[in-house]
Amino acid sequence: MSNDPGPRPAPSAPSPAIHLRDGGLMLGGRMIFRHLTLAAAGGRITCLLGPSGAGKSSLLRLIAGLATGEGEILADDGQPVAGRIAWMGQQDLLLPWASVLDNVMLGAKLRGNRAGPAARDRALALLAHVGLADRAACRPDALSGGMRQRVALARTLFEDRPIVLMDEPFSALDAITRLRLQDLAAGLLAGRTVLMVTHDPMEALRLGHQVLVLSGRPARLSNPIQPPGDSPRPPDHPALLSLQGRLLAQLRGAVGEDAA
Ligand SMILES: Nc1ncnc2c1ncn2[C@@H]1O[C@H](COP(=O)(O)OP(=O)(O)OP(=O)(O)O)[C@@H](O)[C@H]1O
Repeated sequence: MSNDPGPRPAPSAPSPAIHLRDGGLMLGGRMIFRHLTLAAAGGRITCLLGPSGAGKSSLLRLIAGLATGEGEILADDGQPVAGRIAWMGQQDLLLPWASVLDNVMLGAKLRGNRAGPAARDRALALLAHVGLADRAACRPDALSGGMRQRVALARTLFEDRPIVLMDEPFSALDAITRLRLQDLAAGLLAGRTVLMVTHDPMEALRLGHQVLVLSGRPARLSNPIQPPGDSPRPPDHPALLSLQGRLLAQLRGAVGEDAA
């Protein structure tokens, strides 16, 4: 890791709260959810858990405008949400033939923008923040899974969007790499409105300012859990173990309900 990556990449625009009102989605002839309301606080991390198949990814895709359904997605600053969202998924989707640096700047290139010196400097600064400044010229296949996901995080931050939707971004990593990535992401995403899907209750409790569970058919959202303290919380934070027990019990009940 670089010793001095400089100041944190704060969002260049204020991060609004986002609200989904009366959300509904039908897939494969099944109503995944209907009349769903979700509020994600501005500049905060909201984590979404739930049994497999409950509709978490579909909900994220609806908010991103990648799925067609019902409902309104509103930002509390009155501006449209479209065009202000960055996406990070479980797969890093790095282009194997492009350098790490070019992968970070991919969004700009896809939009037809020339990557000038300012863009390159910004991408290099982000690579320094994720500890990969010395890998800028490498191809992705020379990197470990954790490094590749750090490049994906730098690429997400390069987009400099106030809203970041993350679909199980660290689930393919081993436990220790995942802990490190969680700490890194919480620091670098600070101030953005983040909605993160995860299967890991401890990840949700370490990172989330609020944690929601989606379950049932059609799916509903639980009342939020708001873990105490700042994100990222240490894994041995005294409150997290009892909250983890509560969440696991809630998820176990939810799996039974979904199987019913
Ligand atoms: N394009 C599609 N066409 C038909 N059905 C779909 C489609 N995409 C998802 N589904 C179904 O919708 C339901 C919700 O899927 P979704 O991937 O959103 O769940 P999830 O909670 O994210 O699950 P997981 O935790 O396993 O990723 C599942 O039953 C899935 O099979």
